[in-house]
Amino acid sequence: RVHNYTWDISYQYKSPDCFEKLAVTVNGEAPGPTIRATQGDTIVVNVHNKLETENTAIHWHGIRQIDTPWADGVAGVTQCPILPGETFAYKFVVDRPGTYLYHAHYGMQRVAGLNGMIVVKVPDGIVEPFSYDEEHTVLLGDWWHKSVYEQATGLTETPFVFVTAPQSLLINGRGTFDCSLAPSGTCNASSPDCGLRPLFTAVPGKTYLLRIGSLTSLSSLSFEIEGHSMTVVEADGYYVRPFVVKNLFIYSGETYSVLVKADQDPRRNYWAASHVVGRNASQTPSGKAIVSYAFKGNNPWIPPPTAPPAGPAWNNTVIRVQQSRAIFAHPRFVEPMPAGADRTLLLLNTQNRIDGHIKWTINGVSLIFPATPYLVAMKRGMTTAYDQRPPSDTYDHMSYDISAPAPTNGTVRSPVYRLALGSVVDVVLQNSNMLNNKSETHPWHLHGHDFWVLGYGEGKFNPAADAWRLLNVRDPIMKNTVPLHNDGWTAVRFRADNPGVWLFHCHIEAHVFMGMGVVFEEGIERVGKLPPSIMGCGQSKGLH
Ligand SMILES: O=C1O[C@H]([C@@H](O)CO)C(O)=C1O
Repeated sequence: RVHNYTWDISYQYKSPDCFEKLAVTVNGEAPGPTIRATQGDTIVVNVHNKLETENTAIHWHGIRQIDTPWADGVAGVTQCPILPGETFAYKFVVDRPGTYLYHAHYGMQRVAGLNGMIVVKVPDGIVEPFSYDEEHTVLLGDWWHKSVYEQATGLTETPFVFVTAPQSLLINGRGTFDCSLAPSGTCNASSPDCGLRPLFTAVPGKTYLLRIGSLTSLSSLSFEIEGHSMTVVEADGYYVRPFVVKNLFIYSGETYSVLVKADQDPRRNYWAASHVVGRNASQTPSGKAIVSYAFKGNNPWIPPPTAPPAGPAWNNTVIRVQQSRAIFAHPRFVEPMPAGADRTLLLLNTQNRIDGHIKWTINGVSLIFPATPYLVAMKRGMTTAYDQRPPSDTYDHMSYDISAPAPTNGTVRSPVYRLALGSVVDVVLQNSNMLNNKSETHPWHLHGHDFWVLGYGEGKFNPAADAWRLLNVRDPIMKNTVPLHNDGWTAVRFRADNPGVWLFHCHIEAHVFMGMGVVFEEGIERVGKLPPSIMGCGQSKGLH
């Protein structure tokens, strides 16, 4: 089946947390509509850029884009930006069931609101390893009152101004900001866009599947439903060995499906809440919604009689790492993993000061997207369109002190890791202290592939020592986004089997904007004829 969508992308005044500001919308909505399809279906989205003064590009997060690498939607990597007034057609197959996301991938535009969910069902007759009565989507976000322009300018100007804590957390696009804190005339507590609303209606005794996704721009979150436990059954489109949590820790770019049973006192409602974790949570009020019980005499819109849950301590890393380590493949759905790797990349994440600017570097390189998209440049052999010097596979891992900020030796470049088609690649992401001597969580997202999550460790990864033996090679979960926890490392393995050029990056919008990503290429010669619609910028002007 082919699903056709026509999307007008435009700025509109919105008040998602009662404070009015411009948001990038899809057909007037932020978040945009949920794309619903069945495994194997084709999605066609005709995107009209009606932003008037701003380019756009849309990434289909978690969709591998097999045979359609030009539809990945990353401006500077897989296409030229879509100019105002232009229309671009994305066409791709959703080849795996599961919960996925979409969002802007141009500059820091995601901060302004262009995001939504993709739900891919299993075909009829295929039985999932769990059952439920009804399903609902829960899209989590964070929201600032400053515009994306002010945020981006702060990151590039001197002195550097970080985006700092969001003003609110959104659940399905709605938040609750205290209007008395906003300048008069900017905040309307009775705006229909904002405020508390039922997340879903629970019929006593029924089981609900919540497809939860996070597209925060900065925040790591804890999500919970007061009084109810959640059984995690899916992560990034893969079935997990079910495990029960009170709080689900979820990082930007991840999705989880959880089962919730309506087994509590039905004469009242309960809180659904999200909380910032990993960064100081005190400046950001919790995201809140109502889980309403359908019961005679119970008003579904009445806030619960209890105080909203406080959430876990934001600085408790141990419980977050524990939850990451509790995620395994479902025993009947273990994806066989190659026993070893052909190549190992040890990628050191550091904050550097380069030419007076604060940047993120990976093995000393801060990524800047070239004017000509890598995909076009590499397919057409344009050797001056990107940096031909490959970045390093490793760093001085024996002597490097991860608790000290990096020396100032980074460079801003546009290079690429060229991977042999079909080869198996291990990547160990190593965290280190920022210039302010603190380390923080980075969710890393890989385009075009899913990876096996081999494990998480504390401190410095030592490839010479036991670290490899401690990794899970028996039943690792596959994912497309994984947290690199503060003061630690994360190891993943993937097969470079998807011809194209693919971004691998921190999913914090400010961080990728500051250079925190790398580019992988494999099998460029096997990529089919590029659609002319992705060209027209940089050295691809006039090409077809
Ligand atoms: O990239 C970042 O910059 C700031 C800080 O390190 C410098 O102000 C911060 O908290 C980040 O995550």
